[in-house]
Amino acid sequence: MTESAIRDDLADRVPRLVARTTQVPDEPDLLALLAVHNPTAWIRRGEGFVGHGEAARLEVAGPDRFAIASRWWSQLTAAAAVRDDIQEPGTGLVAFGSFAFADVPGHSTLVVPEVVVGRRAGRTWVTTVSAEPSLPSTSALGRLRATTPPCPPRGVTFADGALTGAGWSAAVAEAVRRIQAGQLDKVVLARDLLAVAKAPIDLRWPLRRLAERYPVCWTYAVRGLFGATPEMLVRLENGLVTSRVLAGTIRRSDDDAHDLALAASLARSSKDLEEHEYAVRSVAEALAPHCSSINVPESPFVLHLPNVMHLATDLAGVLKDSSTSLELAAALHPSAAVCGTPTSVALQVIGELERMDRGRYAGPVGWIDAAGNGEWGIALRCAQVDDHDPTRLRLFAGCGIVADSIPEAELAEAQAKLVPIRDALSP
Ligand SMILES: C=C(O[C@@H]1C=C(C(=O)O)C=C[C@H]1O)C(=O)O
Repeated sequence: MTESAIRDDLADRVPRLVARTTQVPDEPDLLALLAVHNPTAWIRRGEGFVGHGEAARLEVAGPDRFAIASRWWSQLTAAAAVRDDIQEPGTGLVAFGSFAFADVPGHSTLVVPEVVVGRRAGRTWVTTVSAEPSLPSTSALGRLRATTPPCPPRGVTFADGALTGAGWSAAVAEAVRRIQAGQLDKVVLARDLLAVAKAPIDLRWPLRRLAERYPVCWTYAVRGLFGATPEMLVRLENGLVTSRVLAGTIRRSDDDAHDLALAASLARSSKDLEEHEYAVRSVAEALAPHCSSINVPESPFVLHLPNVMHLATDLAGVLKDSSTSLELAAALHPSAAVCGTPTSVALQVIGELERMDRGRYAGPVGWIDAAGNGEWGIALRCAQVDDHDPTRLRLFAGCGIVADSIPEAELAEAQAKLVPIRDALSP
């Protein structure tokens, strides 16, 4: 679809919203304000957002999903009447999004909640959004506190998804064969697990667990996709672009001293450094056209999470064009951290060997404000609630495969990456 066709198509679908942002007494526990039904969340170290309800929503699919969503957001913000007492990144109108990994199949979404509570640097605000003049925000905050505590999940059982462990290891072996034959350099292969619960999951439970146990990660929930990701695809704040690239993983032991030795071996592992280099290069190359300068550290650091350690690189640049955070995310997706190198061959191999639809797993997830500021993580370490049956979920994890990957070790790594979300689904 051409840009102008997209514009014409959207013009009459964009609601005229009225939004009001006011500062409220500081609310250090955002998690206590999570919605009981279909919560929206983006939280790290007690800061971020929770959203309730939907004042507007876009559902979109296909290769133009990012362009259509960007156009919708710029039209919606242009048409809105906003009174914003704070005027900082994340105040005023904010949309939360989650995008499909693949062009086809998969659905992507942008949601503008009716009420957003935001918190940053010890300051809390409430934004109310409606098609009518909104209620004063402070009264909205009182109404958000749930009257019931989160319900622990009941009787969750896990089963293989598209492939058994052995079947997935065989897919990894086939990927290694193709890499060694020179068809591609790196591919990220993922697998899914199915979880079935005795009753619909109260997402407030796993979200609090994830946020408390993985404070270094961004805990998110957008239309039934939830998790805690350690990887920041791109953040844009007042012209400063940053990205945290991860690739290269080692499982943790229960012994701190041994973990230090493992971290040192990860930092020297040529297999992991190679895998990491592909991922960093893909992000730096995609950001280059949009930034006047980019700082790319020469070597990665080791990011310690409770279950695994990753090689990590933080990139920073200065935006030189008018791209929004969502447009930058679109330019970066799919990075070699979740797809491979070269991208087109890796996508083909993923489609052929994984035997599943990734849905919104490994796609950008995050938020954008009216000025284009925002944060887009990669939807990793997550579960997707079934649209038709809230007792069923799919869990995902993947691993970067390079020439000397060992299938059994990759399977063990994928299991380790599933630990946070599996634990969050236990009582
Ligand atoms: C694909 C995932 O993780 C990605 C792959 C990594 C790796 O292979 O070392 C590390 C972090 C992520 O970029 C996942 O968690 O599902």
